[in-house]
Amino acid sequence: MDNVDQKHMPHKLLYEITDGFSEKRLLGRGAFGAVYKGIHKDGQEIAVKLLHQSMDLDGNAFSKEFNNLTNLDHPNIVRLVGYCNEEEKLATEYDGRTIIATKMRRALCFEYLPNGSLQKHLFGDIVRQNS
Ligand SMILES: Nc1ncnc2c1ncn2[C@@H]1O[C@H](COP(=O)(O)OP(=O)(O)OP(=O)(O)O)[C@@H](O)[C@H]1O
Repeated sequence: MDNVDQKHMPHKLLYEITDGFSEKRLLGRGAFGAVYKGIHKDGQEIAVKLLHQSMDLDGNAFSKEFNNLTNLDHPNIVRLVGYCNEEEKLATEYDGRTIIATKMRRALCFEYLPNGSLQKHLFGDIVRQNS
């Protein structure tokens, strides 16, 4: 599979195109995080899966997972178009002291599938026949 389309998408960009991960852009929630509709300046739509902060996944595990997804190529599997894997150091209060915490900014970006095509993607063109 040609991976030329998959690219790093900065958290700042994802924040902008999802209207700050707003509720009105929320497409749904899954086990790994919430999925938002992102709209690029040129009108292109994508689905941004913002991974849970608490996910016990180090940078290497994330890259491995990303590579696994990248190598999938099947008509019934939604295409991965980008990812975000950033760390932000923040000063925060903990137990009465100021500590430096690392906030993970991780997301997977998929082609956006409107409801109808999501159904079709998952189940194909099944025509139910009454006998
Ligand atoms: N590519 C997409 N285009 C449009 N909507 C999507 C897309 N991917 C996910 N969604 C929406 O977001 C919801 C959550 O998706 P997500 O993949 O996170 O969880 P899931 O399908 O319930 O599986 P799991 O919890 O195992 O990850 C879906 O039910 C769907 O409504």
